[in-house]
Amino acid sequence: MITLHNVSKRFGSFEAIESVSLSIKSGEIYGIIGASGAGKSTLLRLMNFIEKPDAGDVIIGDETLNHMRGKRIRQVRQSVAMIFQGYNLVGNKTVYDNVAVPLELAKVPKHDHEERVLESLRFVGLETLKDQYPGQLSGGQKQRVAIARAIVNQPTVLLCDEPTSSLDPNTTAEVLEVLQRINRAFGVTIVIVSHEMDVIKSVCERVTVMAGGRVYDTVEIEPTGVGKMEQSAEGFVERLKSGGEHHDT
Ligand SMILES: Nc1ncnc2c1ncn2[C@@H]1O[C@H](COP(=O)(O)OP(=O)(O)OP(=O)(O)O)[C@@H](O)[C@H]1O
Repeated sequence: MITLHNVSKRFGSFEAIESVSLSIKSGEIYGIIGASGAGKSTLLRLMNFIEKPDAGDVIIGDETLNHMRGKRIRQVRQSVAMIFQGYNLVGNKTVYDNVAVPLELAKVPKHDHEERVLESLRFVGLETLKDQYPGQLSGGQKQRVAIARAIVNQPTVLLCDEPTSSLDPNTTAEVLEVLQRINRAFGVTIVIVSHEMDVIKSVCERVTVMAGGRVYDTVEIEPTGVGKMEQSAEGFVERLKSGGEHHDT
């Protein structure tokens, strides 16, 4: 579904991503963890071409993004939605209008907007808040609006950059539960970047550990389920180093 092949990315003379290769299967929930500055967000932004690689290939489905031009890149990027730690909602638009933004950008006919926006809001359990403004919502509600906006154009991939890092444990579980339902209901491939191992372990089937712009390892894990989140990233990485986790090579 998403393949990175020897991808590198520099910012000036600093090599943020060094020859990274990984392959994410269609329909899986995939985690990327690592310390601050390890290159996790850059890696995610390479997956929808917000950042362009200096070397290597980014392949979505069977199409190599860096061989595509203009309109086709925009089409493929529409199938890859993204949510962020800071939600990125438009403060002076209502919940409804925020969710409608991708439909406007994709030039979906106006008469289809209402049904699709309300369907997305219903899916995240926020239909009744459609006329509120972001400033009136809790953090968890804001992230669920961002998720509704991300799925309104029926993406095949959802990239999540620290989606729960600003949230308390209960709200974190709510947001992860919504992501898991999206994955199960629509088969959307989900990639979650987080520095919180308990978040990754609760829903992800495979996890790549990043360190210093490189892949340290990729391991298969048995998701513990939302609500049973207690393990620290440090403990996980230590066990990995001592050979205590099942490796997927
Ligand atoms: N646009 C940019 N210009 C210059 N340096 C950048 C840019 N984006 C990222 N970097 C640098 O690349 C490195 C990796 O950044 P990235 O945000 O991908 O790390 P991260 O693992 O997501 O860390 P964090 O969890 O702190 O966000 C960092 O050293 C960062 O300062």
